[in-house]
Amino acid sequence: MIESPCSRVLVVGAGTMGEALIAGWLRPQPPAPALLDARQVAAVNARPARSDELTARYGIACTCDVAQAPSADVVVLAVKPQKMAEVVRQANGRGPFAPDARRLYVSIAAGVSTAALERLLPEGSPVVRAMPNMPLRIGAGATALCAGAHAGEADLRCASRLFSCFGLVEKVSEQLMDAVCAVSGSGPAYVAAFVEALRDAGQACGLERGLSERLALQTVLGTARMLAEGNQSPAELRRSICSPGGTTLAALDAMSASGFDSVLARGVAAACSRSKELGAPS
Ligand SMILES: NC(=O)C1=CN([C@@H]2O[C@H](COP(=O)(O)OP(=O)(O)OC[C@H]3O[C@@H](n4cnc5c(N)ncnc54)[C@H](OP(=O)(O)O)[C@@H]3O)[C@@H](O)[C@H]2O)C=CC1
Ligand SMILES: O=C(O)[C@@H]1CCC=N1
Repeated sequence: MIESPCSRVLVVGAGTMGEALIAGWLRPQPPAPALLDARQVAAVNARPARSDELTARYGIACTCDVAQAPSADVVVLAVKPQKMAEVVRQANGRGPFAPDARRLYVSIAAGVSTAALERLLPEGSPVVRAMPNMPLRIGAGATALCAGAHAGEADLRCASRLFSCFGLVEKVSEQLMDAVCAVSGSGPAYVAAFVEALRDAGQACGLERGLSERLALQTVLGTARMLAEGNQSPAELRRSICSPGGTTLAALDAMSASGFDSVLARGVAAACSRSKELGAPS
């Protein structure tokens, strides 16, 4: 079990990501036990039906009334960025937002800065901003963390423990968080879109759709594993596949002429700008 002071965690907004976090903390990780047990985790949601669903699935306490939420040492803010201010203001200084105790606030919301959160939360609250990604659902996530003005090393360590069970954790300076969001936060969707496009391109060349998707998916999986587990850089691996005058060079030349790299760069830049917009004061 996680050591004090990260012993009771409340997730405010247990949607797709909030639930993925809860499921991961409660899942035993052989040979290690689960990080937390069900008595140490609670959630606040908007809809009673969602709260009932989470209680039935994980045995955790759930409520739609933030003032009734069990007390917690760590409050994970997992609502949409556009909802963050409204949710905290509506609580009106009650429950996890009462100025009666020191709590660590960990926000996973895209764009919302630690300074903006500090203005919403009880004065002097320690805040850690995190940007995880969807593959944390299978323990293959990537999370970046940065600390707010009142968060110390122990707070960062606590947040780091909460995300380490899901894969890679990197500490970065806050000015990089929008770029992190654009690369690894949104990145799983780009990779899924790449698999779809490779499948469709294979189909256009005559492959049956299901076969094309299986081949495309295994190609992404195998390549990612080789890069992660081996000692070749992406450029070295790419060069090792390109026979002079062969098929791969023909493909990469055609892709480059069509702006493959710049298309990706424009997409990542758009995500980075959107993250900054989401964090802009409303
Ligand atoms: N999806 C992703 O891959 C990633 C998302 N993020 C960030 O995670 C956050 C959540 O995203 P995601 O899980 O996809 O979104 P979801 O819409 O799935 O989850 C948002 C949750 O907020 C809850 N909520 C809404 N209003 C309130 C309220 N007043 N009080 C309490 N809870 C409320 C909703 O409850 P109900 O279900 O009852 O309506 C819902 O469960 C966002 O800030 C996003 O930027 C970060 C990294 C990756
Ligand atoms: O699309 C979004 O805004 C969120 C943040 C990163 C992934 N999903």
